[in-house]
Amino acid sequence: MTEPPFQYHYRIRLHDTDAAGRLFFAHLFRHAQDALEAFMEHIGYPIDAMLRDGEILLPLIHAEADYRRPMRHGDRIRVEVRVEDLRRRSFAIGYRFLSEAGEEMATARTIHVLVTDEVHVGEALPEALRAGLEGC
Ligand SMILES: CC(C)(COP(=O)(O)OP(=O)(O)OC[C@H]1O[C@@H](n2cnc3c(N)ncnc32)[C@H](O)[C@@H]1OP(=O)(O)O)[C@@H](O)C(=O)NCCC(=O)NCCSC(=O)c1cc(O)c2ccccc2c1O
Repeated sequence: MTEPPFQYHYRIRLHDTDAAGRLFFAHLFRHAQDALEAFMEHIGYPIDAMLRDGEILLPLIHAEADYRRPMRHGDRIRVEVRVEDLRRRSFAIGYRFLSEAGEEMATARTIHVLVTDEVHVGEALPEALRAGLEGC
């Protein structure tokens, strides 16, 4: 049986919205990153520990989003986080942003690659990280 996706909840704040009262498009990525941080903690590979450790980083090399319904101040949003692709040294994360009623408001996708410093791509994702990602 397939495990249900990891879920992250947040509420649209006033400072998230534009002059038309809708979620400003760029802020979707801030919420996607917040969901990713919660997800990484959930799989036992928290980003803050990774940054402190300093051995590897997982910068974004690609980000995309589709905006299907306007999100407004006060809306409660549930984000489903899934690993959509897992390669030797990169992985893709998919995000579904859902309303309280379960309507799909937006989707996003980010691709992360393993680097060992500013410019060098790593050889292979650490086993503990791979194992965590494989389970999702
Ligand atoms: C990351 C780079 C140094 C890589 O440069 P390089 O030229 O060496 O890369 P390659 O061309 O060899 O590609 C490596 C690997 O990635 C695949 N790939 C590359 N581009 C794409 C793409 N657009 N889409 C899909 N896949 C792509 C390529 O096929 C290779 O995979 P293989 O499996 O085939 O080997 C260099 O690209 C770089 O420095 N880029 C800038 C990165 C950046 O500034 N990003 C934005 C800020 S980082 C950020 O926001 C961030 C977010 C997080 O969630 C983090 C989490 C944890 C730690 C850090 C985070 C973080 O910094």
